[in-house]
Amino acid sequence: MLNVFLVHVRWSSRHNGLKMHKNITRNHALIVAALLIILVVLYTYFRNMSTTFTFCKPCVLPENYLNDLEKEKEQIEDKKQDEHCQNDSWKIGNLIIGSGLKYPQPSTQTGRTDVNPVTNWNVPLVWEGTFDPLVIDEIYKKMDPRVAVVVFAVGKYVHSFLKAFIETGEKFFLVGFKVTYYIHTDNGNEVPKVELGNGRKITVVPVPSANRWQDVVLGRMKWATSTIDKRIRKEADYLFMMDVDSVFHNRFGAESFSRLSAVLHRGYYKNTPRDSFPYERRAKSKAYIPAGEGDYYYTAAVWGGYLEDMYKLVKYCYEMSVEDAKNNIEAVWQEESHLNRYLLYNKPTKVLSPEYLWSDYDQVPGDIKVVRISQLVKNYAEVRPNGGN
Ligand SMILES: CC(=O)N[C@H]1[C@@H](OP(=O)(O)OP(=O)(O)OC[C@H]2O[C@@H](n3ccc(=O)[nH]c3=O)[C@H](O)[C@@H]2O)O[C@H](CO)[C@H](O)[C@@H]1O
Ligand SMILES: [Mn+2]
Repeated sequence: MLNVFLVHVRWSSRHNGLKMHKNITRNHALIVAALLIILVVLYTYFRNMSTTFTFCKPCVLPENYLNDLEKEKEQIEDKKQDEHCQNDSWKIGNLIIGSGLKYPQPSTQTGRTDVNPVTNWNVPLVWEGTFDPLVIDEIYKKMDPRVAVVVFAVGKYVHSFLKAFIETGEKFFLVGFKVTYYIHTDNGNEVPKVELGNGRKITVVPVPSANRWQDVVLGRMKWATSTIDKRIRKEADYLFMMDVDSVFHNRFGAESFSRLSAVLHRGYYKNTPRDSFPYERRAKSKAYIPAGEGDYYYTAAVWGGYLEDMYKLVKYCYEMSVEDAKNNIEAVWQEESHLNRYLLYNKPTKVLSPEYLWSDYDQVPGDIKVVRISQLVKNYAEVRPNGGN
């Protein structure tokens, strides 16, 4: 290398017409070469240092040191959370559709104008006519989520409602999707044999009987929390909680999917001022909502979302009801009251119109173009262990 260097110096000196070679002794050249080698070694060493020890960044900006550390901690937490979600759950993600599907061109000018199809936090409020079933199905079937439906049929509700619920569900509920009905019952022997579509099944989960219907209704939160923990988490990506005293009449499809979807209660969706919603109004209860607050009144008879988001909410309703019990209070509409409080301060990512739960008790008004599920008329005294409505 030294020789090459000397040759180079001589060559360039000659080339420039200078007689430098006379002034450059062999010793000078040696010193220059040694210096060069030291420089190269130092350069390589420091370059390695700066890539390996990235946490040295705050040393450069000491005033941001703590902030950066906090941020780094947050990023690690976020990453953990993401990994957790990726491992456990299906997510809506990209809305991919194949080429070749024929459907009417969507319009920016026409659509439902008699109802509001969007909330004031800018998520969809779903009505018939605000989506194209063909398009929605095409998108979501590709994702192929595993859907869990948690229903309770305790006491007389097994015999009175279960068969029609499942039979009509098979005709109209997420047809073509993977669905498992987790039937929580105190009478597994009476669970009807119903012919199920491909990829659909029934899982019976035993629960104890109860003397008060209030205990069944609220108990749903406790038992559902436990079933999700024990098995549903491993078996499903998406979860619906549903009342069993109802029948499907029309398509209930993938347009209902979102991180957290809630249904407007048919009784209060149109002209009810928020202060007349049947929210829990006693400050002693965890479900308390003060006057002057509220968006909508949601039913607890149909709600759904990503498994982990639903788990959090079901567990919340359970824990809040336990807190209330400790304080000798039961929320006015049991878990529905806790659900409404949660959804006021943690807005749902989709709101479903009362098409998604109507009732045979009520006439169908003009703005409800399709009744997808309807709650049956029931003789409360007959079907409930302690009567009452
Ligand atoms: C349409 C609507 O807003 N429904 C709500 C309303 O229900 P409902 O008045 O419709 O109450 P419900 O009698 O249907 O009870 C709710 C559900 O609990 C189960 N069950 C109940 C009693 C029983 O003996 N066995 C049994 O299995 C069954 O799945 C039933 O569908 O008020 C309840 C709380 O008070 C819940 O918030 C319901 O979601
Ligand atoms: Mn009901």
